[in-house]
Amino acid sequence: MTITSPVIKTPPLNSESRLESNLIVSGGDIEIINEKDIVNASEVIVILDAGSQYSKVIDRRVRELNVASEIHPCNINLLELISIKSKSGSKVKGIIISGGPESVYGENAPKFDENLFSEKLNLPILGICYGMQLMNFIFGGKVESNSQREDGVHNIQILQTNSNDTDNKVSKLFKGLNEFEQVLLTHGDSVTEVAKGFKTICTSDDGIVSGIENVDRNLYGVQFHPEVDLTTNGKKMFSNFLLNICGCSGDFTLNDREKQAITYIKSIVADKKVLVLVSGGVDSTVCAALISKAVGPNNVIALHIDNGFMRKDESFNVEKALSVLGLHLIVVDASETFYNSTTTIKGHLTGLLKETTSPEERRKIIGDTFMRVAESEVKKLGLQPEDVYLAQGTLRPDLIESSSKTVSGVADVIKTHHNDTELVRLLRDSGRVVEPLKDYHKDEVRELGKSLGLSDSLVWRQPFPGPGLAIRIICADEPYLLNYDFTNNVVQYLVTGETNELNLETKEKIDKQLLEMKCPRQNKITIKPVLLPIQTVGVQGDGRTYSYLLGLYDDESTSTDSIPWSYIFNLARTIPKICHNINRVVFIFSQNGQDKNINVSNKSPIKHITPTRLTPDVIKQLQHADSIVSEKLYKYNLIKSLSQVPVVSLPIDFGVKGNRSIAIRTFITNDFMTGVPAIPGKDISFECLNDITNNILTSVNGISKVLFDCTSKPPGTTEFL
Ligand SMILES: Nc1ncnc2c1ncn2[C@@H]1O[C@H](COP(=O)(O)OP(=O)(O)OP(=O)(O)O)[C@@H](O)[C@H]1O
Ligand SMILES: O=c1[nH]c(=O)c2[nH+]cn([C@@H]3O[C@H](COP(=O)(O)O)[C@@H](O)[C@H]3O)c2[nH]1
Ligand SMILES: NC(=O)CC[C@H](N)C(=O)O
Ligand SMILES: [Mg+2]
Repeated sequence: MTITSPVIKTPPLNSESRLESNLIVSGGDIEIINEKDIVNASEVIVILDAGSQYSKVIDRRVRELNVASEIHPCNINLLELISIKSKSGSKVKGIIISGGPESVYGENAPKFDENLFSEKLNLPILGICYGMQLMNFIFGGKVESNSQREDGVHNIQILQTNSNDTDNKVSKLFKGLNEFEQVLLTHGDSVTEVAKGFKTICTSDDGIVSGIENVDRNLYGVQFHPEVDLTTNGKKMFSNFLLNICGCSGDFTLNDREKQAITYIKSIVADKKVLVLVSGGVDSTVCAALISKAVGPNNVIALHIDNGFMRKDESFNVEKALSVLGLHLIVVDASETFYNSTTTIKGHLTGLLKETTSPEERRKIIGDTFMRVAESEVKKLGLQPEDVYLAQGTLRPDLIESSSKTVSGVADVIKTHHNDTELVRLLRDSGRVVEPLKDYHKDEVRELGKSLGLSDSLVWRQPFPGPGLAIRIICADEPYLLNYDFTNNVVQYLVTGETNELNLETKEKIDKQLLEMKCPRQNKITIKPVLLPIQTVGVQGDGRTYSYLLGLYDDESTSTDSIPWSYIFNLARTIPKICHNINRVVFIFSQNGQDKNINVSNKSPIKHITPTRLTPDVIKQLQHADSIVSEKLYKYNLIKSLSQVPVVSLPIDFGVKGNRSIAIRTFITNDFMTGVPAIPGKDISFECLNDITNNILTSVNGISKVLFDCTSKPPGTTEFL
């Protein structure tokens, strides 16, 4: 919580420029992150990876504009790289520095090559987020960790330049854009003093510098992320940078994806057998179809593992879905194996899965167990493990969020995806894992699925994570109460303007921030906050957060359509920016149904939970709630428009001993790297919401409340864990 004590971590400024900074190294290795990223094209853009969740998205955007790009570590020796490229007939036309989880003044800030900003190199550079902070810092400007974060969708205002030339009224980077543009910001550090030679080209709606340029040196920086979908005109900004600033011609074309994938599979597998892990989801079905096309169906064994955390009837539906591919499918029920499994993490044996509360530990146990079950099935077939390749439908976000070294050397682990645990990595290193979709995002895989002739109903299935309901049950033995009272008081004051517990200075600071963030307190509205004593996972400033869940409720309003949704979404955007230990905000429904006697306000503050582990009763309870939501999504025709709808079990009883609650996250996204919550009345009808809530409360035993997630990504992730 930085509301009372903003930490200014900037070291003293003792020179005009920090070109002598200890961030700079001379001659890093030419270490190629991913061989497939080496491209033969006449022009190339180099992306320096400072550990962003979105480096691979930058690469995708550049390629979509028909310009080739390569991702390299920040410390790559640039002159050597340029010389190698030029010998192969390729000219480096510009550099993009990505975002990253570190701070420019932090001990672990990634080092970069001494020539990056030198006149010797003299290339146009675009710094994104961390990249812009680095540029500003190195040229002597100030970067500070403010009390205010910006996480989520914001508006920036593009500033006019002094130029008399009507064509150059705004920065070249923003040519053809509107004065106000919607962008994604996710940062805790900010530029507080622009470096000499640079000027501000745009500011955020919170009044923070969100873009700088030094036209003479061809250096541009943006605090926001033009590469993600949530930045509406990001593509235009890239096009301005690549074509107008770097002078690229845009004549690079990608090979046909299907052909590329088949060539890749054949080159690895040759004439060996492939065991494809199929979940029935889009990715594994497309993966299985590609592998079958590449090596022939007779060489493919499809294995579906019921890990005990599937949706109701999921495994049955998978068999049906897979039958269209004409593959030999084996289905194993490994529920007991999974419940009782353990694994070793950094040399330590974990507890049994069914007794483990830590989400990361659970994820790691599950991923490793998938591999063990697969190996044992291979042996049962009388085959030698070393003669069989394992294929998985791993996508880019899985590897990025797990911080796989195949995509970045320095990204933070947001969450370990089950298909990228230690054991999976060992197998991958031994060359036995085939992942033809590892460079793609979900929307690209859907395109591929369509072109492979898969049915619409399969291509548009809602994604379901491999660890299944195991990562949708928040397990804990005790409530999480770190700094609970202070945080609860801050949110009480922030939302209602009432509390005697805070000093005047803190209150004034909150009032000021609310005004700056255009979220003035609405005194006539009866919305109240309650801090829930559990943690969920988020991604902020390219780093993992595991922080408080905040509930908002309105005990006086009983119908969904009379709830002031736009104010609630505004609060959901604003609160995590002020209270940095809250990364997710939910609305607590208060229906006329079964929960009418459970008044949230009587129970506030909530400092207890129902102790929860992955036990059969909790799994069954969630399966039931999840099946109700699935049925309603079909009924109201929302399968395509809501990208994914995690239904989550929370150990919050709201005063009824032994009860739990159910959270529903109706999430809209293309590539799952960023996204927004569905808005009631717009993206999901009030009728549907009422139907879901009433049904859960009346037919699922032991549920106190239904909660609706109002958080975008960032700061919250799609899944709660
Ligand atoms: N129950 C399962 N049995 C076998 N393999 C699985 C299972 N669950 C996941 N996998 C493997 O892990 C990969 C990643 O899972 P993920 O959920 O991301 O993809 P998917 O299930 O294929 O597609 P979707 O994202 O649409 O659910 C799958 O492609 C598949 O190879
Ligand atoms: O197969 C999977 N194994 C996993 O361990 C895993 N974790 C998250 N997901 C899915 O990834 C997408 C992005 O999720 P997050 O925003 O929560 O990170 C969403 O579609 C999530 O459902 C997983 N899929
Ligand atoms: N996304 C980013 O690059 C964030 C940069 C830095 N870690 C911050 O929080 O400000
Ligand atoms: Mg899945």
